[in-house]
Amino acid sequence: AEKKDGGSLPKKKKQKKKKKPQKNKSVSHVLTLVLQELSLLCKRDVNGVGMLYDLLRSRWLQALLKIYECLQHYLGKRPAPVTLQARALNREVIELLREAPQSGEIKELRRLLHSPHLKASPAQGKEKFAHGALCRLLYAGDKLVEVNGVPVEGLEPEQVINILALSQGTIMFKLIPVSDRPVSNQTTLYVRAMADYWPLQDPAIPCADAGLPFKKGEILQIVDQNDALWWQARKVSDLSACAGLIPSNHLLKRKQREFWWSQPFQPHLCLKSSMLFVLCILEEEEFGEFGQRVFIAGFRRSMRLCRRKARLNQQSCSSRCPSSCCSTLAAPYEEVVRYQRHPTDRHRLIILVGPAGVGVNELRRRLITSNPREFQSAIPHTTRVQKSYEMNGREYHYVSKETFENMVYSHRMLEYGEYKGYLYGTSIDAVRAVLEAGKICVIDLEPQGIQIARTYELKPYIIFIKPPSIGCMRQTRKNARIITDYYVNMKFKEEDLQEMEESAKKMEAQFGQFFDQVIVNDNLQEASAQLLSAVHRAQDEPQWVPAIWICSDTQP
Ligand SMILES: Nc1ncnc2c1ncn2[C@@H]1O[C@H](COP(=O)(O)OP(=O)(O)OP(=O)(O)O)[C@@H](O)[C@H]1O
Repeated sequence: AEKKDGGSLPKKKKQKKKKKPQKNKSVSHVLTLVLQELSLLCKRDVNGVGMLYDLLRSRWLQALLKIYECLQHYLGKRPAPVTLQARALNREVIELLREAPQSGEIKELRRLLHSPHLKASPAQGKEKFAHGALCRLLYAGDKLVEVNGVPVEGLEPEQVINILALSQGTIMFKLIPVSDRPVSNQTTLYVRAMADYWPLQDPAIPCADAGLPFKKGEILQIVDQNDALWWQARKVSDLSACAGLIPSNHLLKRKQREFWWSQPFQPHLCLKSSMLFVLCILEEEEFGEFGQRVFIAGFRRSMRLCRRKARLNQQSCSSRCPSSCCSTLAAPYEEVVRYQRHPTDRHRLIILVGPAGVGVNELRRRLITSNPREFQSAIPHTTRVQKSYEMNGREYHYVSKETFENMVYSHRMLEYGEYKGYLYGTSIDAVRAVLEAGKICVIDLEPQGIQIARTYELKPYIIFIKPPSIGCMRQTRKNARIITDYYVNMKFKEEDLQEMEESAKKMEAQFGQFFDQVIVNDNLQEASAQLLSAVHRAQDEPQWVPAIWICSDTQP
C-alpha cells in the first residue's frame, strides 16, 4: 500500500499495525524469550537452570511445538491446507526427530511420517490429485478447468494445489468430466432409501454442500461405493443432476443406531407381535352391478376404527418409538431393480393402507364393483360357525381354532384378530387363490402387515390412501359415515378428522419407505380413477421392486 500510494499510511493504521504482533505471540516466540532469560540465568549458575535450558532447547521439543503451531494454524483454515505446507512440515519434523530420544512413541511417529500417504508428492500426477480431492466427487481423468473462477488449465498440480490452499470457504471447481467415469462393480446399483438423510444436519459429512439429501422411499442410483464411509449417488427422479455424497450402508446404519440409543428409553410395543387386532366384523355385503346381484367374496367392512380402541388402550409403536423400531433394525438401503410383470405372469397383489376412516374400503369397494371379473378381495378365514345361508369358501373359509392357530404359527396369515371369541384373518393362501384364478387381488392391510406381505411370490404394490387437509375433509365428509367402537354409520366428528390426520402422519413416518404410490382421497371420483390407473400401472409398467424378489424367482 505504501508503494502504491507513494506515501505512508495514516498514523492510526500504523499504530494498529505495531500492536498486532504483540497480541499474537506464538509458542515458539515465547520459548525463544524464555530461552534468552534462561541463558542469562545459566551464566549466573542458578541451580537446575542448565538442565531446564538444555531440555527446552532440544530439537524434538521444538519439533513438537512446530507441529502444534501448524495444527493450530490449520484448524482456523477452511478448507484445511494439507498439501504443500503439510509436506514441508513433514520433512522438517523428520529432520528434527533424528535427535530425539529413541522412545517407542518417537519411533512410531517417525514410521507414520515416512508413510507413503504423507510423503506423496503432487508431482506424482494429476491422477493422484483428483483421487484425493476434497469431496470425493472428482475422478481420475476429470479435466480441471477453473478453481474459484481462476483458469487452471495447463497449470502444474502444485500450482493448482497452491490456489486451493489459499482458498477460503466454498471451493468451486469447473471441470470436464472424464467420459467413462468408473462405476463400481461394472453394473450400477439402485437402492430404495429406507431412512431420511439431511447432509446439512450431519456434522460428520466431509463437505455438506456436496451431500445429497433424500427421503425414505426415494430411489437412488449409487455411482460410486469405493469408499467405506461415503458413497456417491443420484436420485433416479433427477438423473441429470450431479452425484452427491451419501453415507454408506454401514455408516448410515451406525448413525441410525447412535440416534436410537441417544433417545430416552421407552417401551417398544412394536417389537411384540402387533398382528392381533380387536376386530369388529360386520356381515358381508352384496354389491349390485348393472342390476345384477354380484356377491363379492371376502368383502367384509373394515374393522379399523375398532382397532382404534385397541390403539387407545395400548399406545401404538409409532407414538412410542422416536425413530421407529423397524427402521432402526432394518438395512438403511434396500437394493432394487426395475421389474415389469410379464403378461402371462401372475398379477401383483394390491395392498391399500391408510388411517381408519380415510376411505380405504370405499375405494376398494368401488374398484372391485367396477369390474368384479378383474378385481377380487381375498376370502377371509374364521373359526366362527357357518350360518345356514353361507357357503364354505364364499363368505369365509370356516376352519377349526386349531387349524387357524396352525396357520398363524406357520406364518400363513397376513393379518388376523379376534372378535366375540372367534378368530378372523386374511391368509396368504386366500390371496394366492385369487392370483391363481388370474385376477388382481386387492386387500386392505394394517401397515404392520406390510413386512409379511412383501415376498417375491406376492410382489405387492402398496398404495397409501392419504387424507386431504382437515379443511377439505370438513367439506367432503359432511355426509360420510364411519364405524366407531359402538356405532355403525356415525357422522365424522372433528376429533375423528384430527386423529385421521395424526395417524396418517405416523404411518408415513414409519412405513413411508414401502409405499409405491400415494393417493390423496379428497374427491372420491378422482381418487377412484387414480386408484384404477395405479393398479394397472403396477401390473403393466416397469416398477422398482426389491432385487431379492427377482433373484428369488429362480429359487423353488
Ligand atoms: N373422498 C371422500 N369424500 C367423501 N366421503 C368419503 C370419501 N372417502 C370416503 N368417504 C366416506 O367416508 C366414510 C368412511 O370410508 P371408509 O369406510 O371407506 O373408510 P375406511 O378407510 O375403510 O375406514 P374404516 O376402516 O373405518 O371403514 C364412508 O362413508 C365413505 O363413503
